Amino acid sequence: MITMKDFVPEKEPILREQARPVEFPINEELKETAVAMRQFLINSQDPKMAEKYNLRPGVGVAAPQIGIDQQIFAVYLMDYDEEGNETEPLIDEIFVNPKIISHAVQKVALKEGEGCLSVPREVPGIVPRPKRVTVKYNDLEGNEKKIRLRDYQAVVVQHEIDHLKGILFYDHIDEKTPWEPDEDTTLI
Ligand SMILES: O=CN(O)C[C@@H](CC1CCCC1)C(=O)N1NCCC[C@H]1C(=O)Nc1ccccn1
Ligand code: NI
Repeated sequence: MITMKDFVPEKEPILREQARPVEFPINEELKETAVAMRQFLINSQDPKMAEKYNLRPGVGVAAPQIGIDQQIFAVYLMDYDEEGNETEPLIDEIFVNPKIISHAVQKVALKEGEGCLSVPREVPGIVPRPKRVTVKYNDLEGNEKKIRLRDYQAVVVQHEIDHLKGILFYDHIDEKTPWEPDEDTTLI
């Protein structure tokens, strides 16, 4: 099972490299790793499992974060009802060779900024990202998929796609005005 020790240190070169395209048919080992990445997210969002295995809760994980230079990431994002109970997954997907094929000019940014399981510290500032994206990718079986996302879901997937391009969230923070949104950015 994947735990925090499997995450490479922030300064590890792989986190700053372009990940390699996944070849199909995917080899069994990489497929198993992808499934384990999704399971890590599920475990990390389960208070008992997170406590037991000292997991930082995460909604996404990209292969380079665990030292694998392949274009693959998992997102597991649940929806919750007013009592805070999980209802259904908003995104429960393993993205292979993802590509943003179109995006809005308008931007959004999480008003509290972003974090990263590969960055064991707070980095203050907002991370402006296109408000809507259309992403083309393959699923683990090799099927071509296309998904349109907006707002928080778009932020999560863009954060993960950045990892495949060696980009970390704080690369997007304007250190002179870290909390100042531009006129085309809405805080969410
Ligand atoms: O590349 C992937 N990562 O680095 C894991 C990141 C991905 C998100 C950061 C901003 C957009 C995507 C992650 O999930 N986090 N960042 C660090 C600590 C918090 C945690 C988080 O936001 N957790 C969460 C949120 C809602 C519900 C449950 N858990
Ligand atoms: Ni991250």
